[in-house]
Amino acid sequence: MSRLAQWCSRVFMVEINQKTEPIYFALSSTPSARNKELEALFGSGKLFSVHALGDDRVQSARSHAHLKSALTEDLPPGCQLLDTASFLPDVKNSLVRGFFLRDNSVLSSAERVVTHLRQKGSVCVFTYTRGQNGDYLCSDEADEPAERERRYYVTPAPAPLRHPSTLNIINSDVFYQMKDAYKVLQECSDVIPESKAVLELVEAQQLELNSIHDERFPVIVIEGLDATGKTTLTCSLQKALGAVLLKSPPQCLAHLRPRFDSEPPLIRRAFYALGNYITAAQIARESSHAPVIADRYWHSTAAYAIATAVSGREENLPAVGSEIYEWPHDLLRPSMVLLLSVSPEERLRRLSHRGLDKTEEESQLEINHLFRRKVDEAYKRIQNPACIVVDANPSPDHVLQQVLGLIRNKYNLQTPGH
Ligand SMILES: Nc1ncnc2c1ncn2[C@@H]1O[C@H](COP(=O)(O)OP(=O)(O)O)[C@@H](O)[C@H]1O
Ligand SMILES: Nc1ccn([C@H]2C[C@H](O)[C@@H](COP(=O)(O)OP(=O)(O)O)O2)c(=O)n1
Repeated sequence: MSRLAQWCSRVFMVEINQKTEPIYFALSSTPSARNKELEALFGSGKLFSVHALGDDRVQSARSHAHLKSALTEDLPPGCQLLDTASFLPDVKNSLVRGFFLRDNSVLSSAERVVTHLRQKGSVCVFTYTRGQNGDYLCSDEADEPAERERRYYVTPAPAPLRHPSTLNIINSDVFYQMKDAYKVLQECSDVIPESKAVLELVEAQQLELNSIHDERFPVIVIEGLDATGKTTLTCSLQKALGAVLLKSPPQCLAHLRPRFDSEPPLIRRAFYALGNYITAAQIARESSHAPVIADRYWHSTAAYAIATAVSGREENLPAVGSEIYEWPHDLLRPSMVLLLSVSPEERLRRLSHRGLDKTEEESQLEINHLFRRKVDEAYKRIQNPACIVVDANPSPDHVLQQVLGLIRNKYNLQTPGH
């Protein structure tokens, strides 16, 4: 079967604008009626779809990221790059990400870029043209000569029940047991030698964890978007409660973080997932003699990962109660998770006052209201334990008193010196 024929079983999703509904279509051997949405997608110029190919999941994820930067850099004026995904409707793990390249340039410049990519190999390119009857036809110019003659029609497809970008989250973006995240870093240890250091740290903590008894003091996690006041509050809580302050990712991974932040989601999220297991071992150790305050933990890992993976609007997130929001069964559960919530205006005011360098993701947060809404909503949907939302707009002392009230209510903890 030709490569193109294989893609005929799949549905394509293209998002022209993340705020609007995506366009869904399939490839078929029979023509279809004219369709306004498809006309809007195809326009009058030439169109190409490009997918990276890879032998395994690490290579595929990295090839996709490289393809994106190559296309973004080489794209001539008049051309437009659109994110696309092909999938089998409602079938888990069937999503393949790629791009559409719309060429409305006078010189058909995208063709040169695409030809160059084809020559380099490791990409799958299809060409879309307008037929005489106004149909859109798809062909694979790199296929066997006999197959090259074969054309498929582009036909509209219905929207699936589950948004396609939720299909691959489990074990690609969010990991529900340590061994799954561990395996990802094992698989990339040849291309990212730093992975070995992470795996060794996890191993060392796990060995130690076996000799630690059940926790006795409360473990309180403080969550929230950047600049919601986590650092300020966790330091105050540490003093007020005589607590031990921990972070996820833990300090021992801080020097490796920039390396993994530059990798595609599969690898980056596996790194953060493992960071939580190292922090968990530290929590288990410290909570035997004092209350523990943790600045970020699994809620952050899952909420950012889900919000990045799910494209478009908040409505595309997996529904409340989905297995995606479940806590990993092998990760130490905190006693309480508090989510600091501030208005978008107050958060921006704090960010601008701080004037520090922001991570790329945080800069994106600033301009990407949609993304921030998704992170916030994903935080709130995570279960067992769910988070308690705290209004963090008031002054630092007011927020501290509010949180101390919540903690004391539950645990009857004394403030040192009281
Ligand atoms: N309750 C608050 N009211 C006003 N400003 C605050 C408050 N809490 C923190 N800030 C200020 O906002 C900025 C971000 O706070 P920070 O604690 O570093 O947030 P995070 O750790 O969540 O990124 C800092 O400049 C801090 O001084
Ligand atoms: N436990 C954690 C902590 C952070 N992350 C990820 C989620 C986001 O991509 C970034 C946010 O971290 P960032 O450095 O911006 O946060 P702080 O400013 O340190 O509060 O890290 C995670 O996945 N798991």
